[in-house]
Amino acid sequence: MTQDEMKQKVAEAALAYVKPGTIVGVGTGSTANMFIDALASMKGDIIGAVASSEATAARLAGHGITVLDLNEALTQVASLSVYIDGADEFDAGKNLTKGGGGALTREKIVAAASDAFICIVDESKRVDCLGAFPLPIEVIPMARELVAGIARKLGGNPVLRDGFITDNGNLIIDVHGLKITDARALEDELNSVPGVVTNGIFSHQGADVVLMGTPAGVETIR
Ligand SMILES: O=C(CO)[C@H](O)[C@H](O)COP(=O)(O)O
Repeated sequence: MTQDEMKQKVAEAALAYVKPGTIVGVGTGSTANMFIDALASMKGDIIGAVASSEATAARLAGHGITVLDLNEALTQVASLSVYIDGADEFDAGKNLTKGGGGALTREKIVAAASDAFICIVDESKRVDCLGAFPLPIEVIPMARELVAGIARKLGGNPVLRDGFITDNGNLIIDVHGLKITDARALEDELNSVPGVVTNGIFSHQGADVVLMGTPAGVETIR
């Protein structure tokens, strides 16, 4: 089975977590895109969806799925029922690294507004230790060199994502070479630096369930 076929299987399996009559949070990336395409079959059953990026909003709208702004949604419901998104890596504690697509800040906000985070990945995303995938940090442009210097002190090699501007108008620094042994501590440490909007460690907003695609089928990790 190809990687795309495994992604397709988990995207379809995630539909089981979509409750009729609710608002669904939707992530960003190739696996999330497959979920959006599958969600189109349920568009009449849900109130609508909150998107974690402009690209996701456009894809949802393209299928005729109602797209709600998060603030608008939270005037209708106390929380979103579920957030469904991919990840760049996940570990045994269901901590994630995300942001390969640069949408980490909105992804973290929508995840925080949701009752449960269902993470949809193929088996290549499972790691013993987070950090092999460069860790994205969204930074306000003025703080670029400050944050890069701190990333170096932490043992990483910061690389500015060339020509990339986030949906929030900020920069992404990808930090290579980190060995993330304490995801929660590093998430907090990086987020305490002035000018950091957020970093791609999702420990506070880790997954509740990981649906992992394997050649043998979809494995549910709780
Ligand atoms: O965090 C993300 C985007 O910001 C994605 O979830 C992550 O990059 C995984 O993407 P894909 O499903 O294409 O492998």
